[in-house]
Amino acid sequence: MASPRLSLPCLHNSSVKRRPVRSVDDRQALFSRIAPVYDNLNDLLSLGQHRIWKRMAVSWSGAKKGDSVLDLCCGSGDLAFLLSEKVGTNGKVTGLDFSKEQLSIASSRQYMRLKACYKNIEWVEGDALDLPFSDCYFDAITMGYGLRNVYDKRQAMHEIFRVLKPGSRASILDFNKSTQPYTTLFQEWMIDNVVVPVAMAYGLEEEYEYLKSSIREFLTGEELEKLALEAGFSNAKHYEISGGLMGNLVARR
Ligand SMILES: C/C(=C\Cc1cc(O)c2ccccc2c1O)CCC[C@H](C)CCC[C@H](C)CCCC(C)C
Ligand SMILES: C[S@@+](CC[C@H](N)C(=O)[O-])C[C@H]1O[C@@H](n2cnc3c(N)ncnc32)[C@H](O)[C@@H]1O
Repeated sequence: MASPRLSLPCLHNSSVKRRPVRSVDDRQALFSRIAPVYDNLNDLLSLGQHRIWKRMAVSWSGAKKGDSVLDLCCGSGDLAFLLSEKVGTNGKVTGLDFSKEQLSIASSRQYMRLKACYKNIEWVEGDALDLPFSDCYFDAITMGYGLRNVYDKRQAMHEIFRVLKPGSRASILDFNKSTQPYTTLFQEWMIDNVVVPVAMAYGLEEEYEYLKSSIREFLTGEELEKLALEAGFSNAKHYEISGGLMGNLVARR
């Protein structure tokens, strides 16, 4: 399906510098603005590879038939749909996000798809930093490209730990903040010279420029493992994928 060409007014004026995407409201607004083209641009810009990375994240979560699982920062629902197929009609998937627009896309995709299991998905508007769920509630949790975007990563990790059942796993997929200079160089070159120019066609260059700064401000794999252990997880392992461009943290409570 061709991505909708947005007729956004060109707000980008070189003399007008937008403030960086810093506040929670800024981030919420950013993901709501990109919601209409988010899925199509991910497919285009990763040459469809992101679907493989998401399948790996769901597999690492250990979700199985009949489980009750959470997709945190679910966005348009890619991982929630994969979890739905894993847990089946007797299982339950909760997709949580703070962007109404992203959840609206997820909900419409749910009704456009005919798989019976997708009826097991519930979409919840909420904050990853203050989850509306009881302690030890979920059998598995996924978080795809969310941790890098939350304002307080330590608080998010604590909430993930709190609502996960003992012995269960959290699988957290995101860009990798590489310690290899050439990997960082390639990652940033791709963002500057491919990702942002393509996003410019939709008037979203500033939104996609945010990717670079958000990766620079993210945690390395080793730091993510430490964050998980400090939150109380019994073990944590960060796997680099796609040549170190992406990474997936697997933490067991
Ligand atoms: C699914 C992907 C990114 C999701 C995503 C996460 C964010 O935090 C964003 C913030 C602001 C705007 C958009 C996003 C966003 O889309 C990963 C794939 C899509 C990427 C946009 C493309 C990244 C390209 C790689 C740096 C190089 C890929 C090389 C090769 C084709 C595998
Ligand atoms: C890059 S998207 C990832 C969407 C989806 N998980 C995927 O893999 O495509 C990041 C999502 O995190 C959401 N988000 C960011 N901070 C959040 C928070 N504090 N609470 C809930 N959702 C949040 C955004 O609204 C956005 O939908």
